[in-house]
Amino acid sequence: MLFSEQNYSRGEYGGSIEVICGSMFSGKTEELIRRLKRAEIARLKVEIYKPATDTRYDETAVVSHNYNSIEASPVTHSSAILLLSADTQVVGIDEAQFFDDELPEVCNKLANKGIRVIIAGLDMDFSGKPFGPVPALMAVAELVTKVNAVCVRCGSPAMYSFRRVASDAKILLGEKESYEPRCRACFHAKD
Ligand SMILES: Nc1ncnc2c1ncn2[C@@H]1O[C@H](COP(=O)(O)OP(=O)(O)O)[C@@H](O)[C@H]1O
Ligand SMILES: Cc1cn([C@H]2C[C@H](O)[C@@H](COP(=O)(O)O)O2)c(=O)[nH]c1=O
Ligand SMILES: [Zn+2]
Repeated sequence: MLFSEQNYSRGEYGGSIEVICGSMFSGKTEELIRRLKRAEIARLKVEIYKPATDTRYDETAVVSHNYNSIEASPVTHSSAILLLSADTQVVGIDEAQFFDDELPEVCNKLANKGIRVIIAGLDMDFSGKPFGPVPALMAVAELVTKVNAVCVRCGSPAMYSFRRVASDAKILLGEKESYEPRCRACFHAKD
């Protein structure tokens, strides 16, 4: 059987975990917002969380690169999501790569209680290595959607986030001044 977002949005399986992953500018946040707004239209109780450290666009909203947005609560640790989501039916989480390693267990607990959990995050860091708890979340998810950006060098589908500035720090917040999406060949070209 093919498991799709439609099946989960109808709650056919009780609680579930959906992961939306990919490079920067690939449309992860847009897709997260699309699914969450549809849940709100269906009059489900929706709560959205983001790491308190990610203050790029707004402290209390998830905002996509094309300025679509939805209100969100900033949290400093994944355990706060469990406490805050008591009577919630759908939980959205953005920038999952910045959360602690307890996030997969927190999401499992939420899904086991019957909650639909939808998570967006970078699967790889600037060096092409797995990023934070996202790969572990992909392992425990019912549905993983990997989205691609457009490679800025050649126009092919892009799955890497190429860092344009000199820094080896794993965490470096930024936008187009610091990162560009690239395909495999252009990512390894390094120029
Ligand atoms: N190189 C690119 N490839 C695809 N989309 C891009 C690119 N540069 C800018 N964008 C914009 O970014 C939007 C996606 O933003 P967003 O959902 O915030 O992405 P993500 O959360 O994956 O970083 C696209 O709809 C498009 O308007
Ligand atoms: C690749 C990479 C990215 N980051 C930062 C840069 C941005 O602030 C976010 C990603 O935002 P988006 O919604 O996916 O566009 O993550 C980082 O800190 N380290 C990295 O390696
Ligand atoms: Zn390319």
